[in-house]
Amino acid sequence: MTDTVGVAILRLEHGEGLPLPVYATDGAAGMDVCAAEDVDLAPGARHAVATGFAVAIPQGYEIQVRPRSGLAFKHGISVPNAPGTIDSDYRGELKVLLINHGDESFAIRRGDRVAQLVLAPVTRAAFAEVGDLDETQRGAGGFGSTGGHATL
Ligand SMILES: O=c1ccn([C@H]2C[C@H](O)[C@@H](COP(=O)(O)OP(=O)(O)OP(=O)(O)O)O2)c(=O)[nH]1
Ligand SMILES: [Mg+2]
Repeated sequence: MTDTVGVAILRLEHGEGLPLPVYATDGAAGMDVCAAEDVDLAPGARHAVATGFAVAIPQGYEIQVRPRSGLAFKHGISVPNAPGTIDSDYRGELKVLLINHGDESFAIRRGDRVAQLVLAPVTRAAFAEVGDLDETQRGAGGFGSTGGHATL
């Protein structure tokens, strides 16, 4: 049994009758979240899908909105801002941004599980401005500097 963290959830009027986000299996990291509206997402189109609820996440945590791999693999439906960030002080409706990367229109129907929510701890940074940074093996190398592509 893993620890759980209480998260207050408020059902909005248009969320009536919908299941709350739920872990599909005992070991699931994400809770599947349903659409509260019907949307036909044309190829290339984006939409902020209503979920019909709002949350109050305890301070020190966030909720990440992540794509479902099945929708991504089968239909090209993804979350353009993945992982979407739900701040602990946000009290508006939780929305799921979706984009259709496929080549066919995709029908989202109220009650469809369109994304998954992951509750995650947040460590806040306290920046300390300095004149120099310590030296490292990597230095300023990045963006493929260590190789990894087959160069035939
Ligand atoms: O997928 C998402 C992403 C964000 N939000 C809500 C909750 C989040 O706390 C707020 C702000 O999100 P974010 O910080 O990513 O957006 P921003 O463009 O920086 O807007 P803001 O200036 O309001 O912070 O919008 C969602 O409902 N779904
Ligand atoms: Mg922001």
